[in-house]
Amino acid sequence: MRPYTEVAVGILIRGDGALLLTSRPEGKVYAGYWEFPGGKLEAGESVEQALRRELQEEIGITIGPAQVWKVTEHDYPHALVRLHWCRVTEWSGAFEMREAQQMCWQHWPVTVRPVLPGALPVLEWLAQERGLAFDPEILRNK
Ligand SMILES: Nc1nc2c([nH]c(=O)n2[C@@H]2O[C@H](COP(=O)(O)OP(=O)(O)OP(=O)(O)O)[C@@H](O)[C@H]2O)c(=O)[nH]1
Repeated sequence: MRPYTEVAVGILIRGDGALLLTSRPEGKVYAGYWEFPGGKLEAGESVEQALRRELQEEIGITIGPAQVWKVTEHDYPHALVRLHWCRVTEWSGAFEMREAQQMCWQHWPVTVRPVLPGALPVLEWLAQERGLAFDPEILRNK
């Protein structure tokens, strides 16, 4: 069996309900695709620790408490990933894109695209919570 790559992902939700999406940097697989910020767990790290480290390293903020909300899996050609989704509503520090990514606060409907396929189920749940109609398919392509 292919081993799972464990990934911690942050759903940062601003007071006005906007969600933070970031673009994948050049040189990574799926470069230019929009995603929620996060990254792979290192040995011995909890999901919360990995998320705190990744968000510090990649976007320059320090997050408050983060608990896992959902866990999803996605089978990419490059990896079989298990995504641990954490909702984050408290953070400090100024956003600074340290990997030359772009960031974008998104209200509904989400307008950036393409979005990483592994992030689509979570967007669907978030839309459902708000009672919004949402077709993830339109976010798959440019
Ligand atoms: N950060 C993030 N990763 C996601 C999302 N959805 C999704 O399928 N993934 C997958 O999870 C994996 C995350 O790995 P990554 O390459 O971003 O992590 P990293 O920054 O630790 O990578 P590195 O080893 O290049 O430093 C990728 O395979 C990516 O395709 C998402 O919304 N956010």
